[in-house]
Amino acid sequence: MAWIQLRIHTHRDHADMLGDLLMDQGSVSITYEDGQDEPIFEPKLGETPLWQDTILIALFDAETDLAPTIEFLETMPFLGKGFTHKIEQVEDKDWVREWMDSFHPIQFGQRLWICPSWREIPDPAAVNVILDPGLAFGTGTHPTTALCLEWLDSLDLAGQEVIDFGCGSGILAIAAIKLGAKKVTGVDIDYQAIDASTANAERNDVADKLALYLPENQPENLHADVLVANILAGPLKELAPLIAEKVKTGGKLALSGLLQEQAQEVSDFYSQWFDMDPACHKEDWSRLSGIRK
Ligand SMILES: C[S@@+](CC[C@H](N)C(=O)[O-])C[C@H]1O[C@@H](n2cnc3c(N)ncnc32)[C@H](O)[C@@H]1O
Repeated sequence: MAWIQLRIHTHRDHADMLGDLLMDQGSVSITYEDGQDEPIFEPKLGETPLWQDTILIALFDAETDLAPTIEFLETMPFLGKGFTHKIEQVEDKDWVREWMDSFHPIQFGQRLWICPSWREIPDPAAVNVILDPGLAFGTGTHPTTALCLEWLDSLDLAGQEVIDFGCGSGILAIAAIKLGAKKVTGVDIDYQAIDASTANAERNDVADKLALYLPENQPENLHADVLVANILAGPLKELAPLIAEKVKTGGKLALSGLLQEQAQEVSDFYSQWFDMDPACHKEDWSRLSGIRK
C-alpha cells in the first residue's frame, strides 16, 4: 500500500492541536520533526517536548483527496489562507526489513563487538554482546556509547566491580561483564531502562552478575573499582559528589554524554576528587576519564 504525507511547519504550541485535527481528517499517523537545528538532549521522564519550530508530518492512505483537508486547515487562524505545506508521495517498503538493514555488528576497541541478534557474529572468538535496538538508549551507534565501550575495552576488568550509572539498554554493563567484571550494578531513573537491561542481560547469559536499581532503591555503601556514567553534563555535575563517593580510592571513572564545549568545565569540577585525563572526542561529543584520589 502506498501513502501520501502532508508536511506543515508549525509552532510547538499548535502542534498537538494540529495533530488531533489531522487525525480527525483521516490521518493514520502523526510525526514531529525539528524544523530548525534545535536539539533536545534528554527530556525528563514523562515529558515529550517539541521544538519551537516543529514540522508536523501527517500520513494518509494514497487514495485520500487532501483538498478538503487543506481547505479546512486554511480556516484555522494559526495557519490561514495559503499556509505553507507540502504533499509528498511515500513509496511503500518493508519498513521492518529496512530498519533491520540499518543495524550491523560494530567493533569497539580491540576485543569488543556489539551484534544485533539477526546478524552473523563476525568474530566468534571476540567478546560479543548480542543487543537489539529497543525502547532504552544504547545500541552502540551513538558516539557517547561508543566512547564508553572503547574505554571499557581498554581496561583489565577481570574480577572488578563496576557501576554503570544511567544504564539505559544495559549495553555498558553487559559489555563490562563480558570483558571480565565480577559484578556490575546498573542504575537508571527510567524503569524501561531497568526492564531493557534485565532482558538484554538474560539474552547474554549474564543476568546473575548484574544488579539493577532505580536510584531511590540503590543500596547504600555501593562502591566500585570502575564507574561509567553516560548521562549529560547537567546531571553529571549534580551527581558528582555521589559518583565520587562510589568510586574506591585508585578506582577508575569515565563520564560521557558531554558536548565537546562542556568537557573542560566538567573535568575541572571532577578534579576535586579525581586525577583527570585529557578528554577524548568523537564527533561533537566527549568522554572524560580519571583516577579516584
Ligand atoms: C545517554 S543514555 C546512556 C545509556 C547507556 N548507558 C549508553 O551508554 O548507551 C542515559 C541514561 O541515563 C539515564 N539517566 C538520566 N539521568 C539519570 C540520573 N540522574 N540517574 C540515573 N540515570 C539517569 C537515562 O534514563 C538514560 O537511560
